[in-house]
Amino acid sequence: MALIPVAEAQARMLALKAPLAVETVPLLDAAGRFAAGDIRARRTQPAADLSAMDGYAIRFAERPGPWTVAGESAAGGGFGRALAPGEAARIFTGAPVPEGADAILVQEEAARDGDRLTMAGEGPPRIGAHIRRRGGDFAEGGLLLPAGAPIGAAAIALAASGGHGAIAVRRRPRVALLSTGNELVAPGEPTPGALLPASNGPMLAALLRSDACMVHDHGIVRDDLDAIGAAFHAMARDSDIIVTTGGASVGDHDLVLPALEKAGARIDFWKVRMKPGKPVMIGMLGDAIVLGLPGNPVSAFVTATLFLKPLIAHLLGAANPVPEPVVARLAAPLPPTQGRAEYFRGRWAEGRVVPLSGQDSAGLSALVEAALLIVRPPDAPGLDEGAEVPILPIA
Ligand SMILES: Nc1nc2c(c(=O)[nH]1)N[C@H]1C(S)=C(S)[C@@H](COP(=O)(O)OP(=O)(O)OC[C@H]3O[C@@H](n4cnc5c(N)ncnc54)[C@H](O)[C@@H]3O)O[C@H]1N2
Ligand code: MOO
Repeated sequence: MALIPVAEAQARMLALKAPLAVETVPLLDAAGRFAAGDIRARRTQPAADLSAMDGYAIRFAERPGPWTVAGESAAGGGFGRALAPGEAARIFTGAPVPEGADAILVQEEAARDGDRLTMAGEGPPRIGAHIRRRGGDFAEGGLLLPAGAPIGAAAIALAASGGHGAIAVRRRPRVALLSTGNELVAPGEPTPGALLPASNGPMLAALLRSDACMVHDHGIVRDDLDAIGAAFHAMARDSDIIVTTGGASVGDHDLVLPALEKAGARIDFWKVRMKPGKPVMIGMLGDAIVLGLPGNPVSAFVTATLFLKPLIAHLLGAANPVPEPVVARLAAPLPPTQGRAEYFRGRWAEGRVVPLSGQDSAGLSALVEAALLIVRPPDAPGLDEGAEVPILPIA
């Protein structure tokens, strides 16, 4: 199979499966998911003209007073009638402005003696000062969040304010993780000889902590065709996404591809024009999408960032599941790239980006320093310090 470009690989992966079923959930359960349909306002906000400050509702033309304080308007209540000429209403932040009033005199600029009120400062600068107009945030029936919009903290507040106690989202994808390799032991276990702890499973599970998905780590399986096949059958029963790490390359013990084929999977592509992460493999096993990630920990991290996280967002119905790079300036030169797009791990230094000195796809001590990926196309020339580069922040 020929190496395919990253953007094409991402598009082909996302085309394999439509977003998951819609469910209506309480607001907080929607956090981290995406609106399944347009969310419209069921009410107008503010519902009335409201005071933005504690003070007095007055007629602007009557400055500097004196006024007679004729009553009060508190949040959740109201003045009860229109303001007559020469009258002021004591008012508090969030309280309805009485009809007839057109400005708020803040209490720091007011002098009050019994019911008698005068200005003791500049006063309101214009008609409408310190008044939040009815519908100034949104009006009933207006679009609050379009289908596919991310439901973050502000979106939850907006939906709540718009009268929604529950919203329609897609169900959370179920993600199964499997580490392959005879050399692997569970983290914390002894590592005699050339054995090593399987770090990819916990790394990927941690990487998905901020994604609205359910992760089941199926642990480690040996480089054995039947053992990997049995694990695939078990995972396919109750997963939307199956993620393997290791065994993706061409060695005699790289058995993920043959195991998948034996299990009846349809492989869509294998090998992407990227570094690290070239041997990434995508296919379908029954209804589940299979992502075969390389075993090298940095390659697994980068391919999970570029494929697994966007796939989860897509199944959740995200309008834009693939993160768009942003532009930053280099604080150090970058070498040219060869035939693959390169994702250099980098960090911030005084507002600019620096590639880390360690770029080995197995080097976790360097990866832990990384805050971003510097994205370089295939066959690109070297870049000088100060050049602009696209970057992707990483989790
Ligand atoms: N002849 C070729 N050899 C390799 C090629 C190639 O094109 N031709 N590609 C290289 C590239 S690029 C990568 S990336 C790796 C990917 O290899 P695999 O996906 O088959 O991974 P393994 O060989 O199983 O493991 C690689 C490396 O990672 C360690 N590993 C594996 N699983 C874990 C885990 N869960 N936690 C921590 N570390 C893990 C494993 O011990 C190996 O050291 O292939 C190149 N070879
Ligand atoms: O492409 Mo592999 O992922 O360099 O190490």
